[in-house]
Amino acid sequence: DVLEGEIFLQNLPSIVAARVLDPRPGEQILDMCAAPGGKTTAIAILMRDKGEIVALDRSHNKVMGILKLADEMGLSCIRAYKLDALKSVRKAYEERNLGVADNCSEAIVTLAENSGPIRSIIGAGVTNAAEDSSTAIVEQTDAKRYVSKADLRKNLRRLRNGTGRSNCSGGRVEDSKGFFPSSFDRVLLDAPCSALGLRPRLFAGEEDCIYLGPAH
Ligand SMILES: C[S@@+](CC[C@H](N)C(=O)[O-])C[C@H]1O[C@@H](n2cnc3c(N)ncnc32)[C@H](O)[C@@H]1O
Repeated sequence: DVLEGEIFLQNLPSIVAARVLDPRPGEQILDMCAAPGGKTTAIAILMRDKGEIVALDRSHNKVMGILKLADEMGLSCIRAYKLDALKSVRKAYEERNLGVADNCSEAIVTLAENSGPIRSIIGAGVTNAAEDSSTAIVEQTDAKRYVSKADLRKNLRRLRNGTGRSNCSGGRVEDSKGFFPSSFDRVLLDAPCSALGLRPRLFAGEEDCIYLGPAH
């Protein structure tokens, strides 16, 4: 898609949608169904790569694709997460002291990046970590943060068994747990429709010309 890092073919709808959204440099933008990233990157260009675009998709590989595309295009304001858009709004009863950047499951990142003993951020259920046979050291660094027991078990498994499916295509994507209301200046929802959609064709093929041509 990217020609020598200089030219990127974009669909007209991506450009128009980004223009209509009218993002400003420095803003926080949420792109809820973002892959393959046509509109995300169009938005990033309009923002002159300043601010933050959170790009969501429910498919791990597609999130990888968004990150790769952003990298190829030299856009650093795009952060892509795996999340079902239907779960993108956090429940009101969850904690409210996290910024946008903290809305993602940091414990997984911490563990994946940490080659030493497990260090996890947890507020409750500390004793459950000890039940696991591995040499877990659980730090209670911030009592207000909470990692569920399920997440903790998953992280322990990952450490024992390797990173598994989420790293199968050579990269790690971060999951997100959703975002609190009013976290973003603008939101784009490019919801999937029938899955039968086609790239708008700017040039008709020969067959179409014959079909559309004057009746003989
Ligand atoms: C029409 S495409 C988006 C095109 C994209 N906005 C662009 O301009 O390149 C729809 C995308 O939504 C994703 N998707 C479908 N259901 C989703 C959901 N519940 N949550 C997040 N992403 C979803 C699909 O994986 C697909 O990549």
